[in-house]
Amino acid sequence: MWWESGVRARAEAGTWAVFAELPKLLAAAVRLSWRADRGRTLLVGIATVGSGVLASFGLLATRQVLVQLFEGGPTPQRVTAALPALAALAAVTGLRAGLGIATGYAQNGLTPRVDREVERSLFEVTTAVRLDAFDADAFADDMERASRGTHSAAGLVQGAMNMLAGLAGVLAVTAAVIVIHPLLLLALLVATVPNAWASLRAGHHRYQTFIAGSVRRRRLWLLHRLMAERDSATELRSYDLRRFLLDQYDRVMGAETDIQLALARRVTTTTSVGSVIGGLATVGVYILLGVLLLRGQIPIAAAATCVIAVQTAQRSLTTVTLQIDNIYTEGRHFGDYTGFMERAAQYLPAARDERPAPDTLRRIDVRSVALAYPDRDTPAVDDVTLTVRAGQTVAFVGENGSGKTTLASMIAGLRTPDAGAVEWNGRPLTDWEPAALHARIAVVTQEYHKWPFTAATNIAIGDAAAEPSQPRIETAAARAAAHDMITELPHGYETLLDRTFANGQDLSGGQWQRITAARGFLRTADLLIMDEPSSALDPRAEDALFQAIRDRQGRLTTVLITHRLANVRHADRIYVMHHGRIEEQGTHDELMAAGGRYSELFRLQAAGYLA
Ligand SMILES: Nc1ncnc2c1ncn2[C@@H]1O[C@H](COP(=O)(O)OP(=O)(O)OP(=O)(O)O)[C@@H](O)[C@H]1O
Repeated sequence: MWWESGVRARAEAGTWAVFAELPKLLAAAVRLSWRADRGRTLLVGIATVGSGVLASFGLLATRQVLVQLFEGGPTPQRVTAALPALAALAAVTGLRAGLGIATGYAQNGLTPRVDREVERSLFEVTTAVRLDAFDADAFADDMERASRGTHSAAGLVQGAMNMLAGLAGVLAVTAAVIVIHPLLLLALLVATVPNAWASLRAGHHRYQTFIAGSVRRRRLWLLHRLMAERDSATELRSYDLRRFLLDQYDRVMGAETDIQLALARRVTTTTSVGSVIGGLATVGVYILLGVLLLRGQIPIAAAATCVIAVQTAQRSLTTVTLQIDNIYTEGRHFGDYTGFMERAAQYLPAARDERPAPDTLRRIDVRSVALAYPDRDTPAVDDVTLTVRAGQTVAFVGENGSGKTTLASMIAGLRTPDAGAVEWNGRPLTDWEPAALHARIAVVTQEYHKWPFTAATNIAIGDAAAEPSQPRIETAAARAAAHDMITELPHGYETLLDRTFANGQDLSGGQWQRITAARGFLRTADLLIMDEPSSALDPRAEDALFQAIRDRQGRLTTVLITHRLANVRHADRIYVMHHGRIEEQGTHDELMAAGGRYSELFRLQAAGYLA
């Protein structure tokens, strides 16, 4: 599954590939953090470097303390001599602890800021891309992956910072060891590398096992849902599926447990091998130190400091290796996000703010427009030309798939034609300022969305910029035959229309459709486009809705799409579409007299009632 792509990439990548990618990922993390909060990023950077430098000083101070303690002479005298170095060590330790607190404070503040920065940028793009982006191959998938990627941003930044802190620790110890005795550097490497290698290998095993169990985990997840969700609860009981599902769970979970145990054995073996090699290497280092001591090549204090250095370096390296896997997987997901942001840019409308706002609608001219959806051989709309004058009600009718919705969406400015143009008062729609243009057009779509807000807000979003008053909302609801239905809800207009929240309610299909129509009526839009607004309405609600549409006639412009042909009799002009083209046009009487497709469809529908 795509949401496992980061883990899959890690499972398939060799160690060198992971290392090769790290600098790029670290740079991305630092850039991201910088964009989210410069102050905190600087603080973490300074604290990390400072902590590393202090770690070096700490080791040197430790050596100094040991030098004084191992000197000849009475103990009180030696302790007194060691006091300045001890004080320095205490100061360094205190300062490092302070820097640790500062880093923690800065990192905690960074995480939500990075989350917000990344998510906000994503939503800026997803809400602005043109509608045709959603027709493009894999765009929706791409967007979902990007959304997963936003959650990885904070993880990437945290991981990068922790890793840099670990690296600073390793470098600090290395620097101190070189100052004490260059040969000890070799000892340090020998004692730390085997464990680091084992830790990376164990991580690799874990990722491989995780990926191999992808299908099994999906099945488990499905079983969880089937056994514990409301949707399946009724059939589970009526067919007595309890034992059947529990057996399936036992089987899948049994396999999962075996695999986890096998993984535990593999990981233990790898880490044990690493520990044994690391342990032997450490013994070797101690022998080397002993030989150097016996030959008088290093003082005893330096040897003891080296022992401490080895332990410190091992701890820091463990942090580094743990973070490498983390950064790599999170970085992969974050790559989905950055990739999407680059690809989505081609769908963003051009920023041409100098465009004028359109004036009150006088006429709409559709000039030879055509539009083909991606991967479709035939155009959905093909060479359509028509004119709608202000105050007219025009209807698009025709069989399923004939291109009515596509044509209406081009008139609404939601889709751009591949050829031809739609003009508002003689100028192409693209010449007008988009927000001002959309403010003059209201669209009631066939595939309306059930917004998870209150009934009042569901209508109010028809004119969100104006924050409509309650009386305006109720007037719009009344025109769509929704007012009485809403007042009967448990909390009236304040009823939350989402079952997933406490006290939330759901509505029937027809009730939702009334609310959607009310949203369209809320604004006195110059142009109202209604696409199948009555498909789920009962006869009384349908009659009220079409009465409200007729009320606009002569004053405001309406484009109506419907299969209920009785409702288009009053339209000033009816366009009959077939295979993307206008096949007939005229008033109801003209089309009936012509005896073409419209009259055939009308008679067919009327026959059902007459019979
Ligand atoms: N997003 C899309 N991607 C690909 N093809 C599409 C898309 N939307 C519509 N189509 C195709 O374009 C053609 C016209 O569709 P459109 O929705 O405009 O028809 P319609 O006349 O409104 O149909 P209906 O009466 O069923 O609502 C159809 O062949 C349809 O399959």
